[in-house]
Amino acid sequence: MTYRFQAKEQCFVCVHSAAVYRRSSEVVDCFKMSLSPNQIILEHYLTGWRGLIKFIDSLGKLFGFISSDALKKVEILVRFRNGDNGSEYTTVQSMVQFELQNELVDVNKTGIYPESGCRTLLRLHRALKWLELFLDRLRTSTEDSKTSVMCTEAYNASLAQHHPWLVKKAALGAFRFLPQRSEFFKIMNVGPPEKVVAVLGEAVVLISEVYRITEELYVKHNLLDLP
Ligand SMILES: CCCCCCCC/C=C\CCCCCCCC(=O)N[C@@H](COP(=O)(O)O)[C@H](O)/C=C/CCCCCCCCCCCCC
Repeated sequence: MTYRFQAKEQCFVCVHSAAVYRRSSEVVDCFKMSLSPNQIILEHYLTGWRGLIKFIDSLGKLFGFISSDALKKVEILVRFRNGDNGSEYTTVQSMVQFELQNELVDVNKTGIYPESGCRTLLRLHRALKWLELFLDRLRTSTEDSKTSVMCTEAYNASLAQHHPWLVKKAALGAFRFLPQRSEFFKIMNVGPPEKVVAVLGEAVVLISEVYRITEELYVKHNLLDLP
């Protein structure tokens, strides 16, 4: 097993035979590194998201519409970071300040900036709440708990309120095909169930902190309903 360094969005990818996958503890580390301490460093935040996307990809084609939407959003933000104003996209805080000061955000209705950084990150931010709720359910679940039920409950309590009927229908349909809890634990690739539960505990704390800081920033600038 070897570790390969990817230069663009700095990250280590674990290479095993032909398969490329990421340990979920590495994903957790990315979110940990993104906290600085009351700002969110975009580079690590986006690397964490890339890890989550790899995870969804490993669940099969049925979940492809979810991972491709998340990937599209990550790529929009990576493009900003690699663009002429890249230095303004170092943290979520600097991005918000830059885009608002330069009127680069469609605040009330979609107009000339349908893919602003603020709007794009808001979609990922909302999905982080789902992730926090889902991972917390997974952490406290028992052997016979159903991942589809945990996922549906977390979705209905968070992301669902932001999705139109058709997206909800597709998401709820896909959840029925989630692997069982034991399989899920294996895919997480961190070791025995006790270790998985520990990693999940750490993940929930970190993700809720990243969520809290972003939420406060978006509330302060009245950005929670960007179209
Ligand atoms: C510690 C490691 C364990 C990780 C295990 C979980 C890995 C999955 C992580 C995150 C997946 C969620 C990504 C969803 C992004 C959705 C963003 C969004 O809301 N997009 C909609 C709005 O965008 P705009 O149209 O306004 O541009 C878009 O309409 C949505 C399209 C696709 C459907 C999204 C369904 C979301 C379901 C969330 C649950 C994912 C379940 C994955 C299985 C574990």
